[in-house]
Amino acid sequence: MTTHLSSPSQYLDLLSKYDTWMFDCDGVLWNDDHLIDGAIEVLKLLRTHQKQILFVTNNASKSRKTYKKKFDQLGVEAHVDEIFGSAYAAAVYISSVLKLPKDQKVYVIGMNGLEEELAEEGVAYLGGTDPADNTLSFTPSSVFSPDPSVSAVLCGLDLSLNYTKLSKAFTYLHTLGPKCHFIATNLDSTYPAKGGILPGAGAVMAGLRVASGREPVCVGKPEATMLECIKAKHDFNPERTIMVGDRLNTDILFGQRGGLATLLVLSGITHLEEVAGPNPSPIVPTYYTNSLGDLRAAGGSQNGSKIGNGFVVNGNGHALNGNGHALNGNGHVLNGNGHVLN
Ligand SMILES: O=C(O)[C@H](O)[C@H](O)COP(=O)(O)O
Ligand SMILES: [Mg+2]
Repeated sequence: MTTHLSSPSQYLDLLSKYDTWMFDCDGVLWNDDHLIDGAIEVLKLLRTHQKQILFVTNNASKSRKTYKKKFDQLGVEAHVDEIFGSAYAAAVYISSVLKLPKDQKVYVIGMNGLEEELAEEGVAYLGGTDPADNTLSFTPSSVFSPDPSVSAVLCGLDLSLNYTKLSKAFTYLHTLGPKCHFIATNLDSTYPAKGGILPGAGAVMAGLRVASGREPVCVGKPEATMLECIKAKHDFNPERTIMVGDRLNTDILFGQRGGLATLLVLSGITHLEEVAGPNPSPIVPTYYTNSLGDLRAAGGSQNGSKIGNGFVVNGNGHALNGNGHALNGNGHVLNGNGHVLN
């Protein structure tokens, strides 16, 4: 059973219940470079209340350092050690779990972010953004000599996916068989762009899965590798932690598997019918609300600003009722001195 959050007292209650807040990024904080309305205010509110904030994204196009630049450009306070991406999780998995020997290499389908995180972990790689592989001139007669030091294929979101990369990755998986590790940063079928959705990393991977007949090990949400990466760097109490996400089969499942509470926002991938329609998804979030900006009702908005569900907040951060009276966390009307009247 999920709870639809809509009243200021519910948002205040949420604020008091959780000390650690994990945020998915695409569809929760932003869509591409467009910030979700109210996201900055809500993150500020949480920091004002000394909440621990972590960002947990499956988008492997950027490294943690590059994400930090994006946060800065968008005016959102964030610190590199708060950011966990699936590119980072993949690099840690290859270096610390697989313990790939230093003389072996990874063939990459992916972008700069993936390469940067591999380099940071001391993992050697081929492919990726190498201009030699970013060509559309591949023909079946081209002779491809596999590099004998490759023993893993890593695939993530790649906006320059082409037949050359697909063929090379396939050749390693096919010719080496189980001797070649097959790793996916994440398997999201789509991601939210401004004004719609686009094919995600799972779609990029689909050709490779079909051709090789193999299933990759996924390190991103909802899998445990990502949570292990976070646990290795931060202490948190799962009972007082909430995962905020826009996708049920990654973010919400990730939170549930980790024993966390979950808050689904409807500003990205998931539609209302999937949680509240006649045939809802079997993955049920603890709570859902329209957008992260709704949490401004818990008290962080500027005087007179409107929140997603139509409430207006005064200068003290109290939500106002229809008559303009301030309400406390339990929905009781307050007088000018902050005393409960009813
Ligand atoms: O395909 C992808 O890589 C994902 O759909 C997407 O970028 C996920 O990012 P998140 O919502 O986890 O921030
Ligand atoms: Mg998302």
